[in-house]
Amino acid sequence: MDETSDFLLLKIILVGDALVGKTCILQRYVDHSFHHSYVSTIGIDFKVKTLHLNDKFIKLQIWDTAGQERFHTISTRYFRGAHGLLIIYDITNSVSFDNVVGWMKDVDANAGEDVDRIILGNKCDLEEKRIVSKEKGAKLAWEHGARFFETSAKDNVNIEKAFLALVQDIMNKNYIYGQRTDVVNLKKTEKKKCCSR
Ligand SMILES: Nc1nc2c(ncn2[C@@H]2O[C@H](COP(=O)(O)OP(=O)(O)OP(=O)(O)O)[C@@H](O)[C@H]2O)c(=O)[nH]1
Repeated sequence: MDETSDFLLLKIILVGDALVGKTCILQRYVDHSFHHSYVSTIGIDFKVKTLHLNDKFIKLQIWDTAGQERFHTISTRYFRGAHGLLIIYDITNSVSFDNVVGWMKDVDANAGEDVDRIILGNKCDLEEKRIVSKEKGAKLAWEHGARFFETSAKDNVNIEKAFLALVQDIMNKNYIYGQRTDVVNLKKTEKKKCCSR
């Protein structure tokens, strides 16, 4: 990184019902791995990934929320201050798809109606068990003004693409003609800290 490049921090949240694959999507994206075993997320967890995009270093702080109902209050509390969210359902589970609308409302209420969001229909490798059609997923996303991808954390389908699209949407919204309007600039924050000593 040189003196002229920006270093930005973006907060991204993964939401959706239990078992849809939030943790696996995060592990695929950050650690390039996949686990068949299921360990339910307790409360909340996060990982960090750094991208270099259009001369900017972007540190993604990606929060993996717990889908289980008993953690709902904790999960939604973390939505505040998010720059973008991935709302995930499982294409083999119609209830997880029906619940996307509820998650959207939670996002509106806790992160704001303007926050960028993308809907993901995960487990698209399980075509033989598919219950939710791709068209249904795309229609729902269109109705909510969100982008849509079908993904597979297992086979690494569209995972990078989905995160990149979300980051680009956030950057397009927050950078107007190259000016930062909302995202946290780490370089500036760090400078401030050093001068106040
Ligand atoms: N076939 C297939 N299985 C997947 C995929 N993604 C996740 N799984 C499996 O689905 C199960 C649940 O995955 P998790 O990532 O733990 O689900 P989660 O949404 O984080 O669940 P909670 O932590 O309870 O909210 C695990 O057994 C995974 O191996 C996928 O793309 N394809």
